[in-house]
Amino acid sequence: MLNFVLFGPPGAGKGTQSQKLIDQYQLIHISTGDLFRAHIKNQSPLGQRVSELIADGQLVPDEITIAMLEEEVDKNPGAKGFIFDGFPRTVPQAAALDEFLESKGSSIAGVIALDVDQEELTKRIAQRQLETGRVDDQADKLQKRIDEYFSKTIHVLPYYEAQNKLSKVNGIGKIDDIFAELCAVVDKY
Ligand SMILES: Nc1ncnc2c1ncn2[C@@H]1O[C@H](COP(=O)(O)OP(=O)(O)O)[C@@H](O)[C@H]1O
Repeated sequence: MLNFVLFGPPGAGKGTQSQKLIDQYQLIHISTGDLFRAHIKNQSPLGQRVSELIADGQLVPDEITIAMLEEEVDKNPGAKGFIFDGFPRTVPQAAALDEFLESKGSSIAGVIALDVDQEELTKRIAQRQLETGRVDDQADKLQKRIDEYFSKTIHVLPYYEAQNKLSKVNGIGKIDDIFAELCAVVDKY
């Protein structure tokens, strides 16, 4: 399996680029944010447990997130590989993912971090809030998500850097130009 993590702060463009990558490389896209939103929409027991946390801009506890992610991977036994988007967001999640993939004789091939500065992120998310009305895109909730990113998620980068798996790509510019840069990284594997 060829597995990649697409990494970046809220609004970095992970969803947009994941979609293009799975079309190009026939990989399965797993976005923990999308999975949580589907659970909330369907009012599943998991959705009911996490909806307040998510609306408030906080991270969902690792235990819940990891179990959901593993279940999703197991639903795709014949997959050529996965693009993980929005996961791992903490170092324990990254360690759990390594262990889980190893138990399947697989691993993370590479981690691509989309680099976007805070000013641009805030602008993009304000626009997205207008278009989708996502409650966690409202200014105060967004600030909490950005704080969660810089207090917890950012530490995932040195975790993968130590494994020599990290590549950084500039996430500002035309969508297709960013995509071309991502492909150049993926093609090395
Ligand atoms: N790996 C994760 N660990 C904990 N919480 C998560 C994770 N992935 C998603 N969430 C929850 O879902 C919310 C939305 O996720 P996502 O759509 O990926 O956001 P973003 O647009 O900020 O990248 C997060 O703010 C968080 O509450």
